[in-house]
Amino acid sequence: MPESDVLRMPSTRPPAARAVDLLKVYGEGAARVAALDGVSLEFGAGEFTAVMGPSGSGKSTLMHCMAALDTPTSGHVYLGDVDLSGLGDKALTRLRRDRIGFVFQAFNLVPTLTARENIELPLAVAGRRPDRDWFDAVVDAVGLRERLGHRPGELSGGEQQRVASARALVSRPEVVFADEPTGNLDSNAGAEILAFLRESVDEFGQTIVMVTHDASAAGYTDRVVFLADGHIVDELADPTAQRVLEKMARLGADVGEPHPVLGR
Ligand SMILES: Nc1ncnc2c1ncn2[C@@H]1O[C@H](COP(=O)(O)OP(=O)(O)OP(=O)(O)O)[C@@H](O)[C@H]1O
Repeated sequence: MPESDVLRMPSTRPPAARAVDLLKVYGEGAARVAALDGVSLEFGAGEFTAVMGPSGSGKSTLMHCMAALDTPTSGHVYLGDVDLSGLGDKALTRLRRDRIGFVFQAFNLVPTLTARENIELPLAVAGRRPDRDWFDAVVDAVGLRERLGHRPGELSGGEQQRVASARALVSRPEVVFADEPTGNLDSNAGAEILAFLRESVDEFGQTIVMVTHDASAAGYTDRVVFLADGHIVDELADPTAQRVLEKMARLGADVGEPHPVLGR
């Protein structure tokens, strides 16, 4: 699909984030790798988007550039109307803290803090008071009410990821970026996290971008964007796990690999 079609495709609402002609180059000479090679795309507000592609296709690099954790070699990233390339370090730190939520594969919780304190941490760092109603809504949505006094070591992997997901949402960020959030979980715990992310999109209008290797995880989203070799090579609206698997097989046949998205 030509890139102009990719740019036109998403929802009628203005995008929550977008990339324009992103290039990210690592190394020089023979070691030069273009991890992103002219990527343009939009993430619609209130949409749940999956980013898939083989190992090394540029998914994490895209996510990190979009989330202001890394800077592209050239091109522009916009969060709402704000061009990140125009911001200095302090403004970027503030933007990450106030406008973006993160969920990582390794839950990244503070071991000495309780679940409640972990969830409230981004607000505490920002000097903001939690909105009690919103805090309660998020905690109830992840089903953590009875676990708020526990420390991460006293929680299962699935519960820890639910704490991390609640932490990402509690500051009402414009976009939540989730990097393989179910990668360390068994399928039941993974399904709970995905159901929560889905619910936060449907109930709260949250915008979520999720990197995943898992077709069933992608089946929870509104749209899947496929990367290969630093390019967007395809996308799928209203995906089901089955349609994602079929698309993966077709893309794999095109590039002569059996499992382009699973990749490993
Ligand atoms: N810091 C770095 N220095 C040099 N090359 C890098 C660096 N980070 C990533 N790359 C290269 O950029 C390309 C894209 O990497 P990236 O991590 O974005 O891929 P990915 O799709 O997220 O892979 P995976 O599914 O394995 O996590 C790869 O070829 C990788 O080796």
